[in-house]
Amino acid sequence: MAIQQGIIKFVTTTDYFHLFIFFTIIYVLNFYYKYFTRPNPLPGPLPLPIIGNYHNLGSDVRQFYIQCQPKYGGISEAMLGHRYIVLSHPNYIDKVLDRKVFHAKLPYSQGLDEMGMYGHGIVFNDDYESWRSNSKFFTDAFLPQRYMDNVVKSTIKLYEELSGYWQSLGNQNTSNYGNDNWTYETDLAKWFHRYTNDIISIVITGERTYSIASYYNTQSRIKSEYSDALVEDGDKFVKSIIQYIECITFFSFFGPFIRHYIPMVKDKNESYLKNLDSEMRVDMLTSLITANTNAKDSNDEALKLIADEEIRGNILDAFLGGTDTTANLFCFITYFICKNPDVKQKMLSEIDLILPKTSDISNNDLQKLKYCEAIIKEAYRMVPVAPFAFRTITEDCEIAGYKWTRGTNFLINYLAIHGHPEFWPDPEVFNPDRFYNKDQDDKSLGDKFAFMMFGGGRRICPGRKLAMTELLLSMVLVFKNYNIELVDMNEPLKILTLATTNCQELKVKISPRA
Ligand code: HEM
Repeated sequence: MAIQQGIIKFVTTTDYFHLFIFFTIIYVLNFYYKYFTRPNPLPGPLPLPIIGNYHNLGSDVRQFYIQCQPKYGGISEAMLGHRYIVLSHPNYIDKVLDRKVFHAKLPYSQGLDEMGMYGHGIVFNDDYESWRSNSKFFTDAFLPQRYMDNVVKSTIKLYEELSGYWQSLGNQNTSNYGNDNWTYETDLAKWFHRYTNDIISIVITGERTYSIASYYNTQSRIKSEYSDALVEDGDKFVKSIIQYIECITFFSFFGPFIRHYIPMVKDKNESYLKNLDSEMRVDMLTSLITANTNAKDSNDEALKLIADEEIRGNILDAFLGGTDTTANLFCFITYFICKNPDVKQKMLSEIDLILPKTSDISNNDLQKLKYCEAIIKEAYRMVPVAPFAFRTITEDCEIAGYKWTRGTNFLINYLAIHGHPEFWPDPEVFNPDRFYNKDQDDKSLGDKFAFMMFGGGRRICPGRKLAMTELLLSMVLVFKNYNIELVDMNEPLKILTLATTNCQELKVKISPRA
């Protein structure tokens, strides 16, 4: 003890500084030694110690990934907490999306564990047995045909409510008072996030979040017919879901060292944790779970076997997977329709032909709207709401001519794949005809992996049928009844790409269609 204290006495501040420099040099040399001797070196930006390639993502993550293909080719790499092999060519993704193999989504993430998301539900659950039992919850709820008829009925009811709010707000605008030809200027993204949230809630729990009504109350002098107690939390809940997604990106990609010690990141980390403890944990999710658990108590054996923690994980996954994606895509569809009057005309003609009246719409009718479907796909190709997917392979594989050992991390770069000029002539042009009356095997559609709206393999989106039904039905109801125009035709889309691509605002003018 005395010897140790003696040594500490003799060590000066300069010595500590030299020691710090010494260990930093060792760390940097070791970092670059490992980097330059890595297996299968690929092109990609040079990583920096500690921060890897995060600085290359800059403020525009979307541009970074779009540029990966022209700059580095179909297979490249980036250091984002871990080494990721970036696949930007359709021919390289079949093995990572192989239906026969259950690949993990991400390497273990302490951040997601801190958030309480790792290993629960299905999105961040890489334990096969637990994922399989939880994914049954989704396949049972969202895939059978009979549920789709229920989705159609619920969506029509919610649309009618939404439409009533628009009319009320249009009429409250003094210049339109009492006039049927009202015009209402609003942010469509706000309405659609609330609308899809209410739909998901009613489909999975049978209960409503009343988030459309809640948003209406924030915009209107007249209040909705629902009691304050019912609508109070709806808008807050949608905001918290949007923030949750931001939070997931942050916690899954920044390692504990960066989150806890790098000044700017540390502040963000603390503010997210504070929000997770307060506003994000609104009682809404808990009451939906309670209602859902009680409803299933009596006779659903499969659900009885799922622990409450897993039910919470599944319901949260459904909200996270189904609120933002569908709402954002509807905004992108609206944007492209407004920018392309010929497409709008062709769409309206199809809707008027197949569904002359909007009463008694069935899911079968919706499936006949092939041009509307082509618009959805083309809008998604232009702006993929899920811009990339991740896989950590659970067995050795050969991909793009290289041998990879299990545990290697891959990033499927849909942003580059959906705009790959080899597969998509004039990729920057919005042209729904690319998808119109073409079946999946049509050669002109390029490789089957060149367009992946709902991902693929075992972890394909379980909400795909629900999403397509919601989108087709919303297109019919909104565009058949309303003229929607962009407030500023020259303004580019306001988007932010994190884990998903979010429509931050879409200012439109809404007026009844004569
Ligand atoms: C237009 C709407 C939608 C799009 C574009 C979309 C897209 C996707 C994609 C690409 C994946 C695969 C991600 C991967 O490979 O890792 C996925 C997974 C998932 N989606 Fe969707 N989705 C949509 C709507 C929905 C809806 C409505 C739900 C509601 C239940 C949902 C729930 C999920 C879940 C839970 C997963 C995780 C599956 C797993 O990891 O096993 N999605 N989605």
